[in-house]
Amino acid sequence: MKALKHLNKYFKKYWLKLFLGVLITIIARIFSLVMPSYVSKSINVIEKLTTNDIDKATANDLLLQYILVIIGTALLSALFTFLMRQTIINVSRYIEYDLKNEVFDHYQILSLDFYKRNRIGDLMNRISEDVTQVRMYGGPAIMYGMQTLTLFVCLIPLMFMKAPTIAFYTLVPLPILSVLIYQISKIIHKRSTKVQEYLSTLSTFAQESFSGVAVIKAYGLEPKINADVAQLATEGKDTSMDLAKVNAWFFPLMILLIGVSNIFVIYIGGKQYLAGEVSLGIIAEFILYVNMLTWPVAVVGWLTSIVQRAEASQKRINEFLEVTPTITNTTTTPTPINGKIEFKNVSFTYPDTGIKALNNISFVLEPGKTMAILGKTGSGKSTILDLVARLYDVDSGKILIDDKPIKEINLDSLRNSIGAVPQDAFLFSDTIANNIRFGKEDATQEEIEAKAKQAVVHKNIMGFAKKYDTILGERGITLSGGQKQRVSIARALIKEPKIYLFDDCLSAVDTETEEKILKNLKKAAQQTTTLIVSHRVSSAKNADTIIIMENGSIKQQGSHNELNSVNGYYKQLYEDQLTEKD
Ligand SMILES: Nc1ncnc2c1ncn2[C@@H]1O[C@H](COP(=O)(O)OP(=O)(O)OP(=O)(O)O)[C@@H](O)[C@H]1O
Repeated sequence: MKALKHLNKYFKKYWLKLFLGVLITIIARIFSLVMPSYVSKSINVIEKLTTNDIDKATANDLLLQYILVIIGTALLSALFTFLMRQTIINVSRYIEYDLKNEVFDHYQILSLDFYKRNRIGDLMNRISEDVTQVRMYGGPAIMYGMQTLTLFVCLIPLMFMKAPTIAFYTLVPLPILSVLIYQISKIIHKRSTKVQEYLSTLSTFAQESFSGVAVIKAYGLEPKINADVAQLATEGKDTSMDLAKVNAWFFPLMILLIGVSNIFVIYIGGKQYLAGEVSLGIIAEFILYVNMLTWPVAVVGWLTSIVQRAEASQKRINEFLEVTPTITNTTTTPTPINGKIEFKNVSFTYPDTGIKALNNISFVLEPGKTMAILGKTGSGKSTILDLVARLYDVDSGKILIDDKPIKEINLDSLRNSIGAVPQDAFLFSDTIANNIRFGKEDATQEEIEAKAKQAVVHKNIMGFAKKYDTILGERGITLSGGQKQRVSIARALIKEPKIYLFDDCLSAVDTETEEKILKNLKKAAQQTTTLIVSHRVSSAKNADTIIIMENGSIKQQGSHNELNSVNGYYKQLYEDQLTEKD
């Protein structure tokens, strides 16, 4: 129960609703207890009528009275049961809502390394499946727990008061039922976890097969994929059958034990009736009690397993909630950003892989200037951009923004001043306009179109039937690689930031379009410090400075003319790409 303590703050928040819910539960139970004794009374009246101890008219009056009481209390019990669900189950929904928001908000503040360490499926599972398990504790467990407790406290003394011997024999099988249900619930839990795991494997497999359908078709892999699915389906069928088998025991067992209790009532009650110790009505009353008690007793076993599951789930949720972001904001006061970037002997090793991506890097980039970063793949180019956005903190050396250590700069101010276009442009399943607007929430249609024109994607967009309202992604059309890159560029441009970080974002556009975009960028980015990572000299040659990266170090540094006048990587690349172009 240690992990579930986390929920206490929510119980405190909703204490009034919970208190009302508990009160209503007690009232609903008390009303439901009236019915059996009036059934008993009615049977006694009928018995007296048959033995002529009472006249017909009085019997009619009494029976009508009792029936009205039974109907009235049943209606009241139903009304309060409805209210009980409306309060307690609603509280559990509020708690579920709050907890999901808490987990999601926490996910948002966690640094990139957290997402590298954990699988997306796991993050999704904890916020959906695990929170659902915890909700069962916050709502149904409390509701059924209270219901059972009230029933036990009121009914068991009442039964012993009315007929102690029958009460004793009736109650004997019930704890056995509770233990059995607990054991079955445990097995059901284990097997349903297996089914859940299987379902998640199947959906991951299906998702990958659908996403990779082009590769599957190109390689003629359909028969293999079909065979894999068939095998997965067989495993799935077996696990589901295992679950169905144990599920099938649940109700027969309950019915068996109710039957045993009923036999006891009839046998012991019958004997006592013959001995004149109890009335016929008491036997009927006890049979009703047995039926009223069966579900709550079974619930005790079920509740135990719900609480165990909730505890396990909350523990998993807490594990993530306890993770602290590695990158934190050190100041709450906004820092104005001008755009000067300086790296002083910066070295950086990725903590998860231990790969040393940067080794003693130094450069200064004045505000409004452009620097191109070239070099072979894996040489550390993207890492430089990630460090400017402070997605990671450096191991040694210093990064200064406007001559101030990056750690002392307000993180929100820094990130708000950056317009980044990552290597693999990510667009949301939304309209093109909204994808661009992501860079500036209140952007007008005119602004969006102006930036799309600068990114040389406006014409493409106008070619779609719904133009800027075209939906992208799973629900809509798929853009080509180059179109995606240009929409992402428009998104960065609309932000009008102080620093642009372009990570190889023109790799999928032809050189002619590249040239147009670069020209537009030059105009748009006159006041903006720009870092362009590229594999093409054409993207780099107009930059104020170019650095050539090799194995995490700067191999060459200078302007196009400077680098082109000495033998080295840059000159070679320039000549190779010129020949390619020709
Ligand atoms: N998130 C990460 N976690 C661990 N290692 C990483 C991560 N990102 C990059 N690396 C490693 O760091 C090194 C530098 O990577 P980086 O992405 O900066 O290279 P790059 O020059 O941008 O390459 P490319 O031109 O292929 O994009 C590589 O060896 C890479 O494997």
